[in-house]
Amino acid sequence: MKTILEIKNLSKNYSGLKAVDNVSFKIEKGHVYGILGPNGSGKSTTLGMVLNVVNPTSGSYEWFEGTTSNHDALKRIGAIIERPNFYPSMTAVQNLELVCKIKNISKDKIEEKLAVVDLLARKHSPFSTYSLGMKQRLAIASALLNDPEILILDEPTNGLDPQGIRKIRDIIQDIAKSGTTILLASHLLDEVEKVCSHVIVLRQGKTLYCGAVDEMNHNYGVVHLDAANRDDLFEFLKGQPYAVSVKEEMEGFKVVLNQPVDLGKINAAAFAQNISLNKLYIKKQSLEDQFIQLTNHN
Ligand SMILES: Nc1ncnc2c1ncn2[C@@H]1O[C@H](COP(=O)(O)OP(=O)(O)OP(=O)(O)O)[C@@H](O)[C@H]1O
Repeated sequence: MKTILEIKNLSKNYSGLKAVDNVSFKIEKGHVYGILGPNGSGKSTTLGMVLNVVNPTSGSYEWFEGTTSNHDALKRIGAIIERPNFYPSMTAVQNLELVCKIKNISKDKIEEKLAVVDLLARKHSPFSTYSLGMKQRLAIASALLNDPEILILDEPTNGLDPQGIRKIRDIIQDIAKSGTTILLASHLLDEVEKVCSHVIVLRQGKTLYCGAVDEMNHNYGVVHLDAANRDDLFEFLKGQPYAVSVKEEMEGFKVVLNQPVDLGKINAAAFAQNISLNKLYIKKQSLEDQFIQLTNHN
C-alpha cells in the first residue's frame, strides 16, 4: 500500500502551550481519514504543519514516501484550510480560471470539477450570489483543479445547514470513490463516522486513538448485574476472563467486556457458585459514548 503522508512525533508549542504533542500517524492511499477532536485539540495546527504553513517545534513528516521535497509535494495536494474566498463579482468559471492562472495549471478541468461539486448549472453566476454551501463546493472544485492525490479539508461542513452538510458529505464520498485520498479535520463524530474509514482522535494535542473507524466502534458493551450477596458476586466477577473492569454502583455492578458473552452462561456460572442474580442485562456503548469517554477521561 502506498503511503501518502507519514507524520513522526510531530509537536508544536505556542509559548508553553502544547498545541500538538508528539503526534504520529500514516495516511495510506485510497482511504478517507478524519482528524477528530474538540475545539482547540490541535487539528488545524497539525494540518498547518504538514501543509508547510506552521513550523513544527519538533518531529517530522514525509510526503509520498520521501520521493519529493515537502515543498514540491504541495503541487500534488489539494487543500482547503480557510473559509472559501473568491472574487465576489466574478463567476465560478472566472474565479477558477484565475486560480488556474495563479497556480500555472491548465483550464481544461474547470467544467469537470464544477460537475463533481454539482455547480455546473450556476457556473456563470457571480460568487456573491452563492450560498455558503455553494461557496464551499466551489472551494472544493478549486482544490481539485490539479487532480491532487490527496484532498485536505478543515471542518468542511462548518456553518452549513443540514442539506448543505449532506451535499458536501456526498461529494467527499464521490471524490474518495474516484480514488483520491482524503484527510479531513472535524469536531463532529457523526461526520467522521459517516464519511471516514480511519480516524485519529486528538485531545489537547495528544493522540487518543488512531485506527479504523469500525474498530473504534468495535466494543462488546457493558454487562449490568446484581445479587443479594454483593461480596460473593464481586469475587466471582473479578475472576472472569471477559471482564476488563468491574465497578460497583448503587444499582449493582457494571462489567466492561473485552469479548462477546453469553448471558445465559454467565447466569449458570454464577448459579453454580451459589450466586443468584437478580439483575442481568447487557448494554452496548455507542460510538458517541466512546468518543466522549475518550475525549473526557484520558
Ligand atoms: N498562532 C497561534 N498562537 C498561539 N496559540 C495558538 C495558535 N494557533 C493555535 N493555537 C492554540 O493551539 C491549540 C490548538 O489549536 P488548533 O486550532 O490547532 O485546534 P483545533 O482542534 O483545530 O480547534 P478548532 O476546531 O477550534 O480550530 C489551541 O489551544 C489554540 O488556541
